[in-house]
Amino acid sequence: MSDTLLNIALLQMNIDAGNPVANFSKLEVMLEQAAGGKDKPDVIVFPEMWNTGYALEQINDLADPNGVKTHALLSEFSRKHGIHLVAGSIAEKKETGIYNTIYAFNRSGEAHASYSKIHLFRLMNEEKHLTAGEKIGRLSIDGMEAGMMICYDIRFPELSRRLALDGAKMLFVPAEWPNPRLHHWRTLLTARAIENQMYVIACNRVGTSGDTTFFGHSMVIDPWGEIIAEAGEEETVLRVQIDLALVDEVRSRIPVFEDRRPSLY
Ligand SMILES: NC(=O)CCC(=O)C(=O)O
Repeated sequence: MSDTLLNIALLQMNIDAGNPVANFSKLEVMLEQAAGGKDKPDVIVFPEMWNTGYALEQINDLADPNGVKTHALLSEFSRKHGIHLVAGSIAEKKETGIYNTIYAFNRSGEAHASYSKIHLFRLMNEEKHLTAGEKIGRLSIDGMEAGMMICYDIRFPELSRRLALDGAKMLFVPAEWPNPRLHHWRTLLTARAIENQMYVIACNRVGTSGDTTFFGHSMVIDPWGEIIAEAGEEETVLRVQIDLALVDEVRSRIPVFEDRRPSLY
């Protein structure tokens, strides 16, 4: 297999808000399902806050202290199967607050990168219960540079542009993005892919939480802006192969990064 190809699996899962025990069990089942089959993934991606959902009123009791439980499961899984994990995000309790954090595990089981959501989403009261991260999220997957953003972050084009300027060729986006904003979800993700000429790999949840329904539609968009894989509204493992060589090809066809005039704007 060419060294620019990556098989990606996205776990579009239903999340039981406020029930980490059920969510850990569900995740384990879906991980085994994703790792099996003939197209073994190089990278598995999960949705946002998959351990607790948006049970924010109880988040102080539910968040994983220092991510210890999450690390125990995912470090062992990634090492055993030799698969990278962009482990969605979890609610994580630290001394300084509760964060919405992605941990990325490499094929040896090391948590080699992390990112805590920097834009908290007021419409879902995140800012009342969570602490915002202060750093942007970069990682490297088998020598290929990538960026991490979480859900609401896709409304801030400066962030993905910064990651692209720093070398990212793919962007991972765990999310809990609800109805009625499917149009925003698809348009913003596609825009981030086209303007930065990068792959966008976005994993949303399905199911309901109180009055809120989550539509799924996890998707992978290529650097030309084509949606090359898209899930429906059911729980599923979405699989796709991407070729990072396409990023360089698109960037040389329309040399946006050479033509930009940052001194003027
Ligand atoms: N979990 C989130 O950040 C949701 C963001 C969202 O729904 C939006 O419209 O933005």
